[in-house]
Amino acid sequence: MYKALTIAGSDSGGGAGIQADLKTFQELEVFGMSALTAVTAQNTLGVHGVYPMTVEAVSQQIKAIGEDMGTDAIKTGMLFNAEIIEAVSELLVTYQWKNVVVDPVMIAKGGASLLQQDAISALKKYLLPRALVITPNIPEAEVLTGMSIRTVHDKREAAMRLFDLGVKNIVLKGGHDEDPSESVDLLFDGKEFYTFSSKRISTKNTHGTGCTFSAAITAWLAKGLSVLEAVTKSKDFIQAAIEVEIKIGHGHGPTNHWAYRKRNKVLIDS
Ligand SMILES: Nc1ncnc2c1ncn2[C@@H]1O[C@H](COP(=O)(O)OP(=O)(O)OP(=O)(O)O)[C@@H](O)[C@H]1O
Ligand SMILES: Cc1ncc(CO)c(N)n1
Repeated sequence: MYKALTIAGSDSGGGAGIQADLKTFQELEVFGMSALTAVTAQNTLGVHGVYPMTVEAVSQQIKAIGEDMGTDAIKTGMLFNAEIIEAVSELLVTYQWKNVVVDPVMIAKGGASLLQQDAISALKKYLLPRALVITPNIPEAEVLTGMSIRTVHDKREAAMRLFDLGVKNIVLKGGHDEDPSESVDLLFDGKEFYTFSSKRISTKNTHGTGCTFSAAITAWLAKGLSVLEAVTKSKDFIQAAIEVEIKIGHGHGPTNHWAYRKRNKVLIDS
């Protein structure tokens, strides 16, 4: 039995956040657990409200899991403020959790802020040095590195700067790239660069792509795969989830979390 914990915000619309993470864990036959950092009132059209949990509530949820069930891998998503980031970082040390995937969620697709501005430095100082993998999109990597990212050379430079902050593996996602034909993600492990390219799908239903992709990486790490293997499989998972479209809501709809399983019935067990 493999277990994974997500520490993230709730998306009432079910496409991103905790909901996307738990659905992805379930699809990959990993037992999913959660610690909520905030509740968002959200649908495919946007974020209508953000209601953060107290730092005590977040810590108590994580401790409840740490003291009883344990976990094989963890992912963090929306953390909202510096206090929560510091508490989560300390608990990662307390329980010596090593398979830590940090998705540095900052802004929802419609522009709503999911991380307070003054929490960026806490993220860099406390959480990133404890991450096995970080999965920023291009705007998030720009904020974390203070550089603008346009070219392949920029992407490599940004990944190296993030490595210097103590992150062991950087997955720089290409969803926000200008390239109309491909969506290219870059992995840097401190030595080598690996490129993961897929056909860019023309769709507006990309709500929660980042959450789903990093949750899949977390699930496969929980099952004992290497970072390279986990990222390779997760790229296929997210490609299927975007490609096999489901149409829900009037705006940016969710991805299809069961598409990969239906397509690859036998491939889930690594
Ligand atoms: N239109 C697309 N076609 C194919 N792959 C895509 C597309 N959009 C995003 N992806 C892939 O989805 C994954 C997530 O990338 P993206 O940059 O969109 O994350 P994100 O901005 O954090 O997502 P979100 O904020 O919606 O959760 C990456 O593997 C990326 O290559
Ligand atoms: C709760 C939550 N976490 C993450 C994202 C980013 O997609 C979102 N829109 N909502």
